[in-house]
This record gives sequence, C-alpha cells and structure tokens, in this order.
Amino acid sequence: MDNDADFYRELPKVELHAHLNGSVSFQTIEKLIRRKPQLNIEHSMTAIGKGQQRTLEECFEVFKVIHKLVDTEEDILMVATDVIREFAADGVKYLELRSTPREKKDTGLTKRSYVETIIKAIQQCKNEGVDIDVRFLVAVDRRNGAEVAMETVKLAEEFMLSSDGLVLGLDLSGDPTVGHGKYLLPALEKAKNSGLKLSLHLSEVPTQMDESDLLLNLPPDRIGHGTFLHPEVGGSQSLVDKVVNNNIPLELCLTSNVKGQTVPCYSKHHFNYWYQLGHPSVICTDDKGVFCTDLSQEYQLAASTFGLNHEDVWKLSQQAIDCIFAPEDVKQQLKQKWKELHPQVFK
Ligand SMILES: CC(C)=CCNc1ncnc2c1ncn2[C@@H]1O[C@H](COP(=O)(O)O)[C@@H](O)[C@H]1O
Repeated sequence: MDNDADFYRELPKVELHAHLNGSVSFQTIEKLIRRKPQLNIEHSMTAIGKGQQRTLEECFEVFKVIHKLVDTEEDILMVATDVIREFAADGVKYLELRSTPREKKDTGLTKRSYVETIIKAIQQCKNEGVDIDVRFLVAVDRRNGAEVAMETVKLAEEFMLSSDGLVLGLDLSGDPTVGHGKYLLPALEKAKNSGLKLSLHLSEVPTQMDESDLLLNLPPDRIGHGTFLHPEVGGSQSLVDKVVNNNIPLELCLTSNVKGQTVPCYSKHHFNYWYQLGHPSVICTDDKGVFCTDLSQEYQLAASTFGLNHEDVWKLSQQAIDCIFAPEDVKQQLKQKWKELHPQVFK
C-alpha cells in the first residue's frame, strides 16, 4: 500500500527518546566516512539492518564506532542538523534530542562546546524554518561513574539557565549492565532539585530490579524502556505500582528492543502491557540510524502488531504531548497543531 504508509508519515508525532549519535542516518554516515577515510569504517559497523539482531554488548560497540566518526564541532553540527531535518521530514513536530557531552583533546572539542554546538544546530534549523520544535536533554553515561555524572549535572544546570528553554532535562543512559544507579543518586537528586526534568533508562535488562526500585523513589519524570518492570517478565507489582501511582510516562522503542534482543519479538513487546493498563506510553525510535528505522515505521509496527486502528494511533500520538518536558504553553500550541492537522491526515 502505501496510503497506510502515507498516514503514518503525515501523522503529527512527538519524539521523546532519541540519542543523537544513534540517530545518524546512512546518508550522514556516508558523509562522515568520506571526511575520515583513514578510520576504515564501513556501514556494516554503524547500523543493524532489517532482520538482523545483535547482543546488547555488540550494540554498544556500534556507538563506539560512531563516536570515532563524530569527534569535532563541525561533525556534531552536521549530525545534529541532519538528524533534526530527518525527524521533521518524518512528520515529527516536537523532538527532545539527548546526547552525552564528550571531549576530544586533539580536535579541541570540550563538553561545553559539545552542548553549545547542539544548541547552535537547533537554532540553525529554527532559523531555516524547519517545522519542528526541538529541545535538548543532557545525557549521563552510567559507565562514567558518580564524579562525571555530577559534572554533567552542573553543566546541564548552567545550560538550563542560559539556553532560553532549549535545555530541559537530564537523561541517564549507557550500557545497563555496567555500574549501579545507587552511586549516581546524589547527581540525579541535585539535577531534580535544580529543576531539570529526569528521563531515566530503567530496567532495560532483568538484573536491575533493586536499582529501579531505588531510582523510582526520586521519582523520575519519564522512564526509558522499563522493559523488565512488570511481573510477567520478572519485575514486580510494587515496581508497577510506583510507576502507576506517580503517573510516570514510559518511552517505548520497539525495534531497538527487538534488535537488541531484550524483547524476543514485536508481539511480546511490553507496549501491550502498559497500553492495556491505559498508562501513558510514548512510541519512540531510540537510535533510528543504528536500528534503521524512523518514527512513522515504529507507529505502524505498533499498530499492526497490537491491532490499533488509525483513530487509536492518532490518540496515541496526541497523548504523547502531555509527556513532553517543555512547559504548558508549548503543550497547548502542539494540541492546537494536532487539531488543525486532523482533517488533512484523515482526508
Ligand atoms: C544497545 C541497545 C540495544 C541500545 C538501545 N538502548 C540504549 N540503552 C542505553 N543507552 C543507550 C541506548 N542507545 C543509546 N544509548 C546511549 O546513547 C549513546 C549514543 O548517543 P550519544 O553519543 O549520547 O549522542 C550511547 O553511547 C549510549 O550511552
């Protein structure tokens, strides 16, 4: 068909869980490879194609390869502007990008200039009139421990105050099998107390029950993945109760979880559990470049797997507006936009 594909492309969408360096498209990787031929990097090392799967460990190796390709301010500016334009072309009207500030001595890249460059990319796209509202979450890689987490929080706080509302929060991500969230608690508490919104990757693997129990007490403002929170997959009712009682939305990434093998197949994805509960859940891409997907495809997959019709899908994309970190007036503007677009999408 492709009226159906057209519907999903035209559907206005909100993307809340997109890691910048995981979102780099084939075309942009091509440009980066041309800039750095000496690295001998091939496409097969930066993406996981259709029908392919990798272990979690292998997936995290992919990010290391992409990080080698993206290590100057110029690279970051190109990657961020390309990613923003691609999300806009996919019908995303509001995007919260996240990325881990990195420094690279030999290229002069600092963590501060890293964040500044992403802000510059957001402003550049805005000035060009790209039809998308983009905000930024500063990411903490759990691998780097408590001290780096605290430094990152301080940087995020500064940018929250100086970026005119573009920097809204903090993301906790990185290889879930490394480190323990208890060491990061002081940094996360500081972030929360200063007004940064918290989106935490929780229970991405089954061994994180204690950590999730602890971090849910903060409580976070949103949860990334939450794959193993519910009792049917080894989580617990008390974890579910904490999520439900605090009304914490989940960011759910179907293809990422299937390709990374934390979920056995689409039909067993925990989207169904939370959707049936009526709990706020937002479909997201995670790493659209690495997992060769886009948000339209992810909505279409959720619909075909779980039997949602176009009206259900519309409601799902509209409900995502209530889960954004930007303030109330932005939510109202987006709701108005959805209202205006409805006749066009259902023509
Ligand atoms: C391996 C797999 C199935 C990935 C999907 N799930 C993920 N879980 C945790 N952290 C992630 C995931 N995807 C991306 N990241 C984080 O995002 C980084 C890449 O984007 P960036 O450099 O922060 O701009 C990775 O190094 C990692 O720290």
